[in-house]
Amino acid sequence: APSLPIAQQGEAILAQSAAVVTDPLHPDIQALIRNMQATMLAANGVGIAAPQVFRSLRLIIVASRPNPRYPDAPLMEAVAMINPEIIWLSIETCLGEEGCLSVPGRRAQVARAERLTVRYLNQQGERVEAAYSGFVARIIQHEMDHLNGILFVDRVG
Ligand SMILES: O=C(O)C[C@@H](Cc1ccccc1)[C@H](O)SCc1ccccc1
Ligand SMILES: [Zn+2]
Repeated sequence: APSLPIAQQGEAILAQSAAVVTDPLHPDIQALIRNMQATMLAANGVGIAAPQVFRSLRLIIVASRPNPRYPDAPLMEAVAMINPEIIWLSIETCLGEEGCLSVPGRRAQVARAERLTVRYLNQQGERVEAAYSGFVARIIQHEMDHLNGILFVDRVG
C-alpha cells in the first residue's frame, strides 16, 4: 500500500471535525485503513488519524511500540478504530512527551487521562469496547483530538 501525503499544521482539514464513517465495510474505507497503516509505519508513527491524510473521516489507527521516549510502551498489533468514542476517562492524568506527524520538529509535555474506555467499530465492522491505560491511552486521546480538529500544540500552555 502506498504512503500518502501527510497534512501539515496550517492545513484547514486539521482544524475541522471529521465526519462519521457511514459504511465501515466499503472498499474505499478498507483501502484507506491499509494506506493509513503504511503511511504511519513509513513515518515511524505510533498512530495516525484520517484527517492527517486529507480524509475528514472518524477513523484512527493505534499502534504502540517501544520507542526512545516510551521504552516500556507495549508492542501491539495496529488496531483500526472506526467512529471511535471515548465513553470514560479517568480523573487521574499524567504528563508525557508527544509529537505529531503533522507538526514535525515539535515535542511537548501534554497532560492526558491515565486510563480510558473507548467504543468503536473494528475493521470487520464489529462493535468493540476496550479499556486502555498509559501510552496507548495517550495515543488514543491524541488521535481522537485529530478527529475534533485539535493538535497537541493547542493543548500546551
Ligand atoms: O501525529 C500523530 O497522530 C502520530 C503521533 C502519535 C503520538 C501520540 C501520542 C504521543 C506520541 C505520538 C506520532 O506517532 S509522532 C512520532 C512519535 C512516536 C513515538 C513517540 C513520540 C512521537
Ligand atoms: Zn498527531
